[in-house]
Amino acid sequence: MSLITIQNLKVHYPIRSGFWNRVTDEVPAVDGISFAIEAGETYGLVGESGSGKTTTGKSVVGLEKVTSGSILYQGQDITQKANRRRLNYNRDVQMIFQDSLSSLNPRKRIEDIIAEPLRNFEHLSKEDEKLRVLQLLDIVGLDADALYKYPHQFSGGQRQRIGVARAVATNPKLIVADEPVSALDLSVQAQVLNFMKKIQREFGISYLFISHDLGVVRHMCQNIAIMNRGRLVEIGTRDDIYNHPLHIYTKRLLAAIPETNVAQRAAHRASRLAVERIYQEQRAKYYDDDGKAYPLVAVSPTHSVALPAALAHQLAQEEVQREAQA
Ligand SMILES: Nc1ncnc2c1ncn2[C@@H]1O[C@H](COP(=O)(O)OP(=O)(O)OP(=O)(O)O)[C@@H](O)[C@H]1O
Repeated sequence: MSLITIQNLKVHYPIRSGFWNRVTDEVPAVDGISFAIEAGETYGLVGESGSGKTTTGKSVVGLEKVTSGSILYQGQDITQKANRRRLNYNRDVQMIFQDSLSSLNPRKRIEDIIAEPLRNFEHLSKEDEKLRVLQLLDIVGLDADALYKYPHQFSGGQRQRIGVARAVATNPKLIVADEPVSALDLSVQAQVLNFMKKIQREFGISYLFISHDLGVVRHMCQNIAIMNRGRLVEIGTRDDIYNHPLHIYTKRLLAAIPETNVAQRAAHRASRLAVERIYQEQRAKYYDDDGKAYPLVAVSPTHSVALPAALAHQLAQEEVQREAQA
């Protein structure tokens, strides 16, 4: 059984207008997505701004009201509050956010911030709680004098470590990491990502790793879902997505990864322009008449793409031939 199974999840936000503030329309932020996260893995959820990633992450944590569909944990649907309570779900699933400054209470000392989930779920004695907080600070590589400081007294990278210490305090099974390094400098990004991997090995946790950047996700994730306007357009292993992308949206995201090797820059620019040309000329082929992604079609046991079945299989076949010729 997968750790988490998301089935046909929809989250539609109401739009209200007029004098009576009536619901006149809705934003289909998440519009029928399905995927599963296995124990111990890092699952990537990638898409441009506004594609519905954060809404998905918040739904998984139980912070967002779900319109329809289910999120199964230990075979129970945790979109139901009673199931969340019975399974201790709020202890087992934690979240870390992009903006560590606003997600950590500025008026609380680090000791109290990290101890908060312990106070909610573990009910330790004062001494044991302090020992545990010190242990957590040590795990995330911060000195004991951090206990009495406030969030603004740390750098962005250090604050992200504090967010991770708080998230792992209750030994969770899953951490939803929403753009955890997007606000950090490149050098600090690498430190935090490596440190998240270390924590994962030590605690055996899974991550739902949310990012707009396929460059970052490559270093972290074994399986990846690509999200576009509330729907999934492609799901696959790292190899499927990076070496054999089929949907034009995935190809555009890949082409947007900056090329760091100067010698490769001209070739990279040419391939980015080629992808953009295909997108402009053939866009209609990849989306339905309403401009939405098609349902996913499996082209291999690990790889699915949101295209009409015949086109999906044709593109997958062309990809096999291209690889054979390469
Ligand atoms: N509370 C809300 N009420 C109404 N619409 C919302 C609300 N929250 C998000 N949305 C809309 O839902 C869509 C998806 O938003 P979401 O934040 O999930 O996207 P995202 O992919 O995480 O984007 P970003 O990377 O910019 O955070 C967007 O169109 C957004 O404007």
